[in-house]
Amino acid sequence: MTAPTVLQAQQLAIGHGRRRVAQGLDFALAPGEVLCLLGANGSGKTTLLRTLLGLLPPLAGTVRCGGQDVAAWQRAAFARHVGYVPQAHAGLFPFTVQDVVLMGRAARVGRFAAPGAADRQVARRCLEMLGIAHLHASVYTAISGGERQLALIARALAQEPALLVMDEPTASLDFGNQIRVLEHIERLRSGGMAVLMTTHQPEHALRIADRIALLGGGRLMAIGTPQTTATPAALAALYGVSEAAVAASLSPFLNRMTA
Ligand SMILES: Nc1ncnc2c1ncn2[C@@H]1O[C@H](COP(=O)(O)OP(=O)(O)OP(=O)(O)O)[C@@H](O)[C@H]1O
Repeated sequence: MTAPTVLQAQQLAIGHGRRRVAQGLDFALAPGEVLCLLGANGSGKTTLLRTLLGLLPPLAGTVRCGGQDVAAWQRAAFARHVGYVPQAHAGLFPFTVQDVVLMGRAARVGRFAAPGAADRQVARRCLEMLGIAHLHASVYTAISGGERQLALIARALAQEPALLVMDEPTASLDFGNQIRVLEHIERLRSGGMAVLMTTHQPEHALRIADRIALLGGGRLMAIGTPQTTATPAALAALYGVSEAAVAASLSPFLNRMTA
């Protein structure tokens, strides 16, 4: 019997229009697994996430989610199944933080139904989990970038998805909130949620990932356990710096892995 997969990419090519950013991407994600995607600026991490979410068409190959091609999903059903935390943006409309989080319930309550007391309770609980309940009545466009990031994570959690896709979830967070978000991802994994996240901080991947994928040179350079993929040599090649520089920056984390 093969292991169940939440998400599977096969011979996937990604890009914009006719411009290919990466190709030959093959990987799968199991329930309760955290996969961290590392890659230099412009290597295609966001393009890959958006393709996996059906927001960009694959240039070749397939993406299957819950056993079904992503393009074949009804968008409302997909939104119940998959939560997406994009990079925090400024936001255009002056919704309250609570309303932004309640939007995560929209796929569950139906297009024309108003969220009920139970939905408000879920939204409130998600705000509390992220430590921003005190911001519930604040206007989303008038809070800090880090607070917006936490609100977007709370919104995705309110969806109660099977798969959470996060684009640099700890960017713009202070040290304490970075730790809180990483701990939260670990709790979600214990609850059986699959998490696919990008990060520019390899030490975060070393801390929480079950597997790490390295995207560079238009392909997956490696995918596997942190011990086998995030080696100083591989990270040096990925980011175009010396192995000694990587070892100097990451040695406490690399030592912890081998301890
Ligand atoms: N809307 C777009 N139209 C055309 N090309 C794009 C578009 N968005 C991104 N690109 C290009 O695709 C490539 C990959 O970009 P992408 O944003 O996926 O990289 P990334 O790894 O997420 O980068 P970063 O770490 O800087 O966020 C880059 O060369 C970028 O210029």
